[in-house]
Amino acid sequence: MTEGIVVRGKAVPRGRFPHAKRAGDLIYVSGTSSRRPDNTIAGAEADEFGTVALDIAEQTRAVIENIGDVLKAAGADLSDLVQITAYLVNMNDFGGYNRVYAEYFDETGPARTTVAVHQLPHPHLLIEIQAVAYRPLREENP
Ligand SMILES: N/C(=C\C=C\C(=O)O)C(=O)O
Repeated sequence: MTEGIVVRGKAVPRGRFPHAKRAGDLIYVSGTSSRRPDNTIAGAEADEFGTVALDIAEQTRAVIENIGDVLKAAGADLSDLVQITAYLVNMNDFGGYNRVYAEYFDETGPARTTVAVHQLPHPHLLIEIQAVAYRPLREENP
């Protein structure tokens, strides 16, 4: 059985896809950014001149929290993650990303791959993460 999960109260997907898709005991979370429900971006602040400051730590934290919210709506949480792919637009941000990542996960956490990409769907985005969680529909030995 598969089920698309669109989470009310989260940033609306920028296309015809769900926030997540459950396929049996696995939950596939679509690429997620730090975009807020009002379409502003956590970790992208403009000053009075319109100069934008981008913050990889704040964006990484917001991305992970957004994924946590999506998983919660799917009946799971961050501890259920088994795989993460992180897309950075600049590998110079690896250190800042990695430090915040370590606040949430350690070697018992999901397998991870991090790559740099040319662009993300908004020029203020520094990071997007796609993830897979394992949360059995039925607990074993109920
Ligand atoms: N996952 C995709 C975009 C996500 C953008 C965002 O969360 O701001 C996609 O286009 O595949």
